Amino acid sequence: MSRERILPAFLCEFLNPSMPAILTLQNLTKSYSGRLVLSVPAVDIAPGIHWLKGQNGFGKTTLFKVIAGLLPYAGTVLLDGQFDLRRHPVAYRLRVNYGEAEPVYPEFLTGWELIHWVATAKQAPQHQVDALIDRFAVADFLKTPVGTYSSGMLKKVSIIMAFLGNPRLILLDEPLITLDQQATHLVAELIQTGREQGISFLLSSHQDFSLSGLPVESVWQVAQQTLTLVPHTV
Ligand SMILES: Nc1ncnc2c1ncn2[C@@H]1O[C@H](COP(=O)(O)OP(=O)(O)OP(=O)(O)O)[C@@H](O)[C@H]1O
Repeated sequence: MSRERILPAFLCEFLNPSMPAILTLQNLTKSYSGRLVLSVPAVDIAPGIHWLKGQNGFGKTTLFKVIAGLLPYAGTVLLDGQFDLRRHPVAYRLRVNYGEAEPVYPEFLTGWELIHWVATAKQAPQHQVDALIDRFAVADFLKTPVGTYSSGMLKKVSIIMAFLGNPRLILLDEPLITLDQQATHLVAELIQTGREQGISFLLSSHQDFSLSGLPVESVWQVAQQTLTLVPHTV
């Protein structure tokens, strides 16, 4: 029996140092109208749960959007040592999901339409969609247009969409803001379970993630237009 069959994925990764970084950034730069916002010479992020910190306006959301494949950039973004965002755009995007901090969607679409559209793009099976809708108990309001949703309702829809399909990496920008306590616990549970199944997470938060109880493996900081690993004692 293979090691993967008897050990959780995250333990296999830990025991196998030859396993590639989940995410590699090389000579990555991002500018807006000629103004440099990010310049990351070379970074390898190991599989795991990682906390991304940074002061307002330092570039966390920009970095997430670049890694999610939503913004043009210069340089290399590589998933699992094999899926290059530029050279394998579909394979890469099937494996990297993104939940925005304050999601904005076309107001006339229903939550149901949005979720099913993302589920189709991410090749998510119906039972996965149903299970997430059920866990967040959102079925009732999904039939109405998102323009009528509260910020917490919108956030739940965006978190559901971020877990659809078979991602290797999920980027969650401020995943805990605007959610009620029950939903906050559920998100932490989904992250923990996802990690045990081999999904890695990059979580941005201005709150201290060490208080969430999640096994955060490293802390990264966006500052001075770059990304660095910072000392961390969780
Ligand atoms: N579409 C855009 N056009 C021009 N400049 C932008 C754009 N989006 C972001 N910026 C600028 O890029 C910089 C980084 O912004 P970003 O939203 O990535 O920061 P952040 O770290 O996520 O901030 P916060 O913690 O407030 O969410 C800021 O100076 C911002 O003004």
